[in-house]
Amino acid sequence: MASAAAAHLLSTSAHVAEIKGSLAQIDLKMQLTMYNGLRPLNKLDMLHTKSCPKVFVKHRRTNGPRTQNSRSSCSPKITCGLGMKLVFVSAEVAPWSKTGGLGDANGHRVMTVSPRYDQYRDGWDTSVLVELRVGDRIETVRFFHCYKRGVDRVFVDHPMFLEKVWGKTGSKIYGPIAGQDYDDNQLRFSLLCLAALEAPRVLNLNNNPYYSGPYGEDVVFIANDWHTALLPCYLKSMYKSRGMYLNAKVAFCVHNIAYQGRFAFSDFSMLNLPDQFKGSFDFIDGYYKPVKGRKINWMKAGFLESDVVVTVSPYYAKEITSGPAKGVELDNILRMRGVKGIVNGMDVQEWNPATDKYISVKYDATTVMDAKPLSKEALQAEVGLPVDPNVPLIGFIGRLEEQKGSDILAAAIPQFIKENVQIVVLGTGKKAMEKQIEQLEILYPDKARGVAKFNVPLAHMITAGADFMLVPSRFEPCGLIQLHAMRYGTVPIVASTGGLVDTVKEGHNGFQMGAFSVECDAVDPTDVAAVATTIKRALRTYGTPAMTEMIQNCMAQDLSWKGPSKLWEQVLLDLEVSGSEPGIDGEEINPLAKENVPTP
Ligand SMILES: Nc1ncnc2c1ncn2[C@@H]1O[C@H](COP(=O)(O)OP(=O)(O)O[C@H]2O[C@H](CO)[C@@H](O)[C@H](O)[C@H]2O)[C@@H](O)[C@H]1O
Ligand SMILES: OC[C@H]1O[C@H](O[C@H]2[C@H](O)[C@@H](O)[C@@H](O[C@H]3[C@H](O)[C@@H](O)[C@@H](O)O[C@@H]3CO)O[C@@H]2CO)[C@H](O)[C@@H](O)[C@@H]1O
Repeated sequence: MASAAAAHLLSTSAHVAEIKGSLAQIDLKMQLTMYNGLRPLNKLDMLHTKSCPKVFVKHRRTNGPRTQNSRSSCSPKITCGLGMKLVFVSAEVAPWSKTGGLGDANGHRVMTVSPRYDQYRDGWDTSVLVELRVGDRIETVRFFHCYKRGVDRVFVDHPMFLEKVWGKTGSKIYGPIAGQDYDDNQLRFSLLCLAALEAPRVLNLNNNPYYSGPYGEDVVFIANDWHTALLPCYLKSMYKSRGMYLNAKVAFCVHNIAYQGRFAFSDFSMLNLPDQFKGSFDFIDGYYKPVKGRKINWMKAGFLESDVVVTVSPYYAKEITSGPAKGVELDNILRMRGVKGIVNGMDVQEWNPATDKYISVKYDATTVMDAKPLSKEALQAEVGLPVDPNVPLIGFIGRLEEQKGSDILAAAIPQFIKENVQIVVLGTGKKAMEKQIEQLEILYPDKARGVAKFNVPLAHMITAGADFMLVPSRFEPCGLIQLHAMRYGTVPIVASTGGLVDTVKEGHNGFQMGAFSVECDAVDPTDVAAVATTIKRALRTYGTPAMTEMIQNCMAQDLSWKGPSKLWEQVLLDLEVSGSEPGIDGEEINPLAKENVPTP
């Protein structure tokens, strides 16, 4: 996330692991000093006042290979001017893929910064601590790090992240339950932004033989969603105003305009920003949560204070500038500001039918027609449906919120379930919607299953075993489900919105159902009918040459980050941060990028 070629927002739960040795050093003596974990102080640091971050390092008792810094201090160091220095900041970051695409393919130096929600097995303690003023308190964060697939992954350690989430990244990042936020989310994400601004300056990362030392100040930050909207503000108010980061720029990437970070206007004072920023946050809101009327709107400030705004598909860019309904009342700001749409790539390593560890029959485009029925049987057996490879099977995977239209699907099922068809629904989210999908088995024992769990192996089995993947979203900024499905030769049936329009072409690689109402309080009967009729239309192609051709068309596409990362590269180069150069297309700038560098 970077999503976004970008620090793409997803759960990091796959990386949750047991406590590692790095925590054992907690009682060691703290010293306000510089050693190989940090570069020497320069004049600009002296400009730091007490409101600026303080940086220090915890020394260790042993000289063993406890940190990547200590290990890499003897490796060859060639500081390389090629490419840009990119820092993706987000509340969530998927395993490697998003920045991986940009970093691996184009030879830029790439870091992601995200919270440390669990004791990640592969995240090593850098021993670098920074003191940051958050609200009216001084908080100390500690940086953890690992280097994977050519990307420096930095994790910000603080109790506001770890002690709240404890690895439950599928459900507890933003609040104790879906739909309920933590009271201190503004402080949590303020802390993330402040820490992210320090990371390129203070972390001496030497895992890549082509780059050494801190990233420095000539960087481009890619801020993702409302959680990172304070970053461009702090960059200006705390750094540029003191002669630091003078060349640095910020690209703001919106993954979902439905979540904007709207809070009481009086909360502006806890953000520690000068009054001149108030106008950028000022927002009149008819909605009552948390209070009706004048509010601060983090995303609005992110749009206004960044150097460029990007979103995750061209069609979504059009939608969110079209009017208040799809632009969720920020359409006017975006029209004024401009927004570029670049469709997301997908993680083609994690989602590869030829190597997928969660499916027993591996396949590719040449073997899909033989493998599909076997994968379907395995899926049917797994969820307890009658095992019959000749029954067309429809899958659904997604968060159970109005956005994803699982309620529209539930209403449509009676209208098509009498066909020769089975359906498997996987998702977590709102409790009422979880109950709704769990009812499916009772209502249609031989036809439908609903699994209300966050279950990665089952997500892979559905993607491989289903014939069709249904994506009935009211809105969908990009959508990954349909990309994953197509890579597995599973034909998508999608609502005509956002990235689903850009990536699924009717009759070629899927089926379009038309645009649905974005009114989330009700299920529109027209949309229900569209789901049922399009599913029946899709079922009629099952087993025909037209279907075989669609499967082949799906699998023939390059859905990786390769194409999108070139588009991202151009947007970021246009910011003209000094020293930025294009990467070398097609060349392996970083040979280590292919393999994960083992942690010591
Ligand atoms: N119960 C479950 N068990 C296991 N895995 C599950 C799961 N529920 C979901 N997943 C997985 O989570 C991912 C969700 O992808 P989406 O495109 O639906 O993203 P989401 O809407 O959450 O994010 C937002 O950001 C992304 C990235 O920019 C945009 O594509 C999207 O439109 C926007 O709404 C998929 O990899 C899926 O397999
Ligand atoms: O990957 C899914 C989405 O994850 C993020 O959205 C989260 C959002 O940023 C949080 O603020 C929170 O949203 C809650 C909202 O604040 C609250 O008022 C209420 O409406 O419930 C919302 C849902 O709980 O959680 C969201 C995740 O569920 C990310 O910002 C999006 O881009 C992703 O689409």
